[in-house]
Amino acid sequence: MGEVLVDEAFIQLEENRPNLALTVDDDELPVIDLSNLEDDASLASVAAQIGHACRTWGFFQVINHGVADEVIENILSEAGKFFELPLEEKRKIGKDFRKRQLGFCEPDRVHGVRQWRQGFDYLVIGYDEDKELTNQWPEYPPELRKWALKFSSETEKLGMRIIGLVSLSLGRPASKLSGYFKLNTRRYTKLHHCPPCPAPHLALGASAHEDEGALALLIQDSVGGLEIKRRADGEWIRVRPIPNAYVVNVGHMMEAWTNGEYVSVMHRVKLKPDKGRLSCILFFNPIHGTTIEPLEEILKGESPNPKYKPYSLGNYFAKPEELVNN
Ligand SMILES: O=C(O)CCC(=O)C(=O)O
Ligand SMILES: [Fe+2]
Repeated sequence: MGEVLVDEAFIQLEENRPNLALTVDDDELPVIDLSNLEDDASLASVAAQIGHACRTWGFFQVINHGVADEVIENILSEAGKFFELPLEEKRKIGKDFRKRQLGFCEPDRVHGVRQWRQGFDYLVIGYDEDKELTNQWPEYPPELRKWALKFSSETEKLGMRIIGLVSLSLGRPASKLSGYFKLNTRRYTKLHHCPPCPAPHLALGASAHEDEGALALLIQDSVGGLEIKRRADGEWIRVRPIPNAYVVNVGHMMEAWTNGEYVSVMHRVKLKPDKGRLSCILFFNPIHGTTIEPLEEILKGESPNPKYKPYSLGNYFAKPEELVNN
């Protein structure tokens, strides 16, 4: 028996463990510049880039996206201060679905394997707060709340712009898809911290998974670790950290809307022995209860047979017991 490096609950099945010796760079993963959307020609060009990225990669990065650097820098630094607190402090605001409270999350399980990460979950709550779930904020750092809410509201607005561009990329008006979304709803944001890991060859900060929603928008610090499974050859590709850029990815809902034209792609988070990593993720999902099915206009086009049955996430937050981590 070798030395026990991490609790066995964190150890991935052999076939899911990362090959640390192999890091393939993402030279072709699209980085899309949103600075010029003034005229129709620029809009069409950016929309085409987004369409290509969603079809080929299911992932892209955006730069010059309009969210102020200060917002990104502050949420990362406030999140960093929070995760550095002793565990007992963080547990004071532990997430507890039985009490309908969000907050600090212990390492969760995906398919039975614990993720080498801690989290902090909160909702973007606007005018329609209905007390089904409550945010909890720590006393320290005192500015976490301010920057977290600012980050989410700015990221939502960016999500709305990107969803409009996705709609244009499908040859539809921007409002076709953006009409399914609303700002200031009970939308989830997660802050994630993967501590340095003594066994990065055995554990992962996030097991390989696809996202269920429409789009996820995330920022990551300079440490890196996010990888996506390239469709072309199944190789794991590094998503290079670009300062203040957002990583955007297609989830199952978008895949269903486009009848599989835009793809939701596997991704995971690799760990480092000497460095912790931070990321902040907003799940940009439509209004609760929206029925998701291939868009009529898509079915009129080249792929007339629906590959996805209509479904709805329903009122996701109405049954918190169903969300309790296993
Ligand atoms: O932390 C990250 O960079 C990715 C996390 C993720 O993929 C998720 O929460 O769905
Ligand atoms: Fe994900």
